[in-house]
Amino acid sequence: MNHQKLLLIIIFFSIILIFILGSYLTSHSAVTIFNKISPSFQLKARTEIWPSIQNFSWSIPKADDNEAHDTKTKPEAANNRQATGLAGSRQDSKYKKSQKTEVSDAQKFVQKSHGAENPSKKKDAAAKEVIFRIFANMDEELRDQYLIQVKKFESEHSTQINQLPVSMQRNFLEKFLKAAGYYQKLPDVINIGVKKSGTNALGFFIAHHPLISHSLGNEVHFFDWNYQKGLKFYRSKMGFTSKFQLSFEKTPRYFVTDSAPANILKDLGNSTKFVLCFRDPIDRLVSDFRHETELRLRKEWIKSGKKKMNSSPEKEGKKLEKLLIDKKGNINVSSDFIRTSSYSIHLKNWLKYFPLDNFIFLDHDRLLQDTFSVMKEVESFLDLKEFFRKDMFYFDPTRGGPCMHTDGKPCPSKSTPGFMPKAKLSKAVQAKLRVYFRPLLQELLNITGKRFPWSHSYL
Ligand SMILES: Nc1ncnc2c1ncn2[C@@H]1O[C@H](COP(=O)(O)OS(=O)(=O)O)[C@@H](OP(=O)(O)O)[C@H]1O
Repeated sequence: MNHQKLLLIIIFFSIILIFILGSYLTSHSAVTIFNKISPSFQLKARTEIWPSIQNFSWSIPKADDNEAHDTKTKPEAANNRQATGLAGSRQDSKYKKSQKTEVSDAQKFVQKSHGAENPSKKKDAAAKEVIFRIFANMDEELRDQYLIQVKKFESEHSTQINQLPVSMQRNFLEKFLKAAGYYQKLPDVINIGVKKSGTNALGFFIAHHPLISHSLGNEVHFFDWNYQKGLKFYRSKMGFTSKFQLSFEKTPRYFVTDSAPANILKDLGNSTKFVLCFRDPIDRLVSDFRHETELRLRKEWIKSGKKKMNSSPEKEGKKLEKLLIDKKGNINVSSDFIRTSSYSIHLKNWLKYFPLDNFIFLDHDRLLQDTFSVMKEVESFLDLKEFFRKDMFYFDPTRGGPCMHTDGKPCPSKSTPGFMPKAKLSKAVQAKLRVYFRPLLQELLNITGKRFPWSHSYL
């Protein structure tokens, strides 16, 4: 073989080698390197690079491929644009995620702007609400990318996305998210309670972390009320989550639902983590009683068309005492108010299925007074990259709770409107309750090793 031939063979094999190496580097190795960099950078990089997004395409399906809602009028279409957040002012978020749009507001918004008298309108309103929630959950960069795709689609098809049926708009958004690597994931973390212990505020703050993906609704209620609907239903309620994020939901009623831990273990596995917030058990039940009273009154007012309210802390106190104490003067242990505050009883049930390490035990009073430290604890419990800073939080005296400095909605929604006075319990009943809760709180202390700021008045 002469020198020239040998050189040609070497060049040929070198080209093949470079080609193989090149394609390996741009696929496998790139992913490996990508996975080694910090999660928040990954998150940013994904939203900036998104190779798959470049190829995203969505063609308008035939009318009968979708639920038929083809009779859309122009004003409705304009409302859709608002519902998707595409109209005019896009909320810019200082802290990345624009989770500030709360579900209750989303519901109000949707009901107000669309009405929901007939079933097809109701269905549309529901689809719009889902779009609205998904949109509210999206990161700033993700939204920007989405809007680019919307523009591209609109110019390619000479149409406006908001003039398509709502189900198609939802389909477009979901397909985009999937192409970007976001999918609806069953939860990794659940805030399981306790009711009236600051769970709303906690969920609101946790959701601001860029590596947390909050469920689409405020409370999903799968393992208590909707279990028979199956995991497909549950998944459909979860937020769109990238592989770098943890999927999160909160439903305080899970804590007191006896079947919940066994079903969670079966369906989500033993690595599920639980956020649990406790509160002084008497304060908690007083708050719970007001919450339930207000819910009942609202229903009665809607039914009767009359708004009656004549009460005082003492009157409410008497009503609550009747529920807490039975005719013989003993604690009514079957009352839900007592039951929910009997923390150790429920926790023991959960610990039959999950180890203690899967739980973080937080405190309502500390959440209110030192929100930052509590959020740092949560961050480290979930192994999240550091995000929360002290200057992000402030106490709002008019709300009586912590809020966050954001350009969007800064405060968690009030879980109770608070139009009724809080019940004032007599000293005698309070003393009885303290005696009842003492051994239960001692048990809680023994299990968790945690002494809460209010424990000293019981132990
Ligand atoms: N920022 C902010 N705004 C309003 N409320 C706040 C906030 N932070 C904590 N809290 C406390 O949360 C209590 C309600 O608890 P939950 O959110 O767990 O209630 S619920 O179970 O979801 O209905 C609520 O209890 P009550 O005010 O006694 O009703 C508050 O003490």
